[in-house]
Amino acid sequence: MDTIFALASAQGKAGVAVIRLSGPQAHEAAAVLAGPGLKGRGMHLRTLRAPDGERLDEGLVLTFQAPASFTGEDVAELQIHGSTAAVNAVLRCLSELDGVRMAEPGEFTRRALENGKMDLAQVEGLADLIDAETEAQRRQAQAVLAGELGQLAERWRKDLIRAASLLEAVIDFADEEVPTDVTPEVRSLVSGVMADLEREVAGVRIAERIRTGFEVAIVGPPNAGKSTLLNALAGREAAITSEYAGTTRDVIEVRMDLAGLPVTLLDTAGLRETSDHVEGLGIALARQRAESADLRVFLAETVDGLGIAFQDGDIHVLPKADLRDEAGNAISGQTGAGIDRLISQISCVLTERTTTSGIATRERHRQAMKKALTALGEGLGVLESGPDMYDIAAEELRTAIRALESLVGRIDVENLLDEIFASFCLGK
Ligand SMILES: Nc1nc2c(ncn2[C@@H]2O[C@H](COP(=O)(O)OP(=O)(O)OP(=O)(O)O)[C@@H](O)[C@H]2O)c(=O)[nH]1
Ligand SMILES: [K+]
Ligand SMILES: [Mg+2]
Repeated sequence: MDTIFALASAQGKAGVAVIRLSGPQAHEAAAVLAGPGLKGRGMHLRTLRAPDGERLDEGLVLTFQAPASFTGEDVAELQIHGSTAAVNAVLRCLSELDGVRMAEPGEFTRRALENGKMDLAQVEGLADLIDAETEAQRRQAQAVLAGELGQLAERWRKDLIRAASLLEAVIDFADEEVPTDVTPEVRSLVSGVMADLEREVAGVRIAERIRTGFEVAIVGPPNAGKSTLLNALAGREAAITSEYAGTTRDVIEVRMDLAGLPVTLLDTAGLRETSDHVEGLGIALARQRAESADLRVFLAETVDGLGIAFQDGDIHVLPKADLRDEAGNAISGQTGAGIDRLISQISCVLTERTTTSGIATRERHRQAMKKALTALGEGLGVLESGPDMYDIAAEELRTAIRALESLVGRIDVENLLDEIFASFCLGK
């Protein structure tokens, strides 16, 4: 097994940079630079020197001993000054050592997975945590990283194994008198798991939104002040505004943290009948993106007649509050009137939806759970046909168990690993 190293902190100037080494020679390699006496677990303030004796930097050397480390291997971390030149000098010295090489993206985490320090879902949670920009994303990633999906899957697995073994017991005693009818217990175990799975499957869509962001489209007639509103919400001039009706044509996207939720705001073309070909294309695109968004903010006198359905949870506000006698439900991107109220309305609607999210967060999870659900449904079905069919029912349960095992990477995951680790940055 190679010993690998990489800069674990971000590139560029910083107070401190962390270079991580993992593998059988991690302590030895660190000692080449930092001097001997780094055995076991500990922290040492050392001067780091090149093999020719030249001083590279001073820093802290942390050592962890297998298996008590992030990767499960011997690990050393060099905390040095966050200087590009100092970091490069240390990396260069390490790369010249025999049996030591630069890590590939995600390779530290991959070793942690291989050494049983994390399950596959936790690896996904870690990737999500590193990408997390908002509170909702952080909380969701932490739940997965803490192993909650693995614990849930383990509970389901136990219940299904018990159900399958009840059936198998009956099969084994096929020629004898079976003391009790096992079907009530099997049915209750399987239905319990199915109810959990159905809830989790339904929650994945929202969990994915928390991961990738909710889309909120601003729609209305031309010159309602949609682009001005977008700019006010974004806090910058993201879209062109002008007194000419039909200014916006492409969909303008602005990503923002809206009260802790990741939101992509869409500014769209003003909706009206037009003979201008290009404006017409913009309007068609506006309708299409608005329909598929999670939420629409109608900035218009009325929500009718715009050619976009007003859906459950959508928000209607009146344009140009400053030009009205009665501000009421009106808003103004220009004066800022009503903006805070709009933000809290949007976040209320979206936050309410996040309560249905479960612990599973990805399409991969959804597919595995769907597969298990289908098999369990089949299993329950054939159970009704009596003991002759118990072996088929048990086989369906085993199919479901295997599908659930893939959630945490017990089986069938080799082909997934490259895909998952490709999204990792170097040094993770
Ligand atoms: N008085 C007043 N004028 C506004 C307000 N918001 C925008 N305007 C003006 O209204 C005109 C249109 O604003 P835009 O933000 O370009 O409107 P839009 O809805 O994006 O227009 P299109 O992209 O053409 O559909 C501009 O001259 C703005 O300065 C407002 O709240 N009050
Ligand atoms: K305009
Ligand atoms: Mg506009």
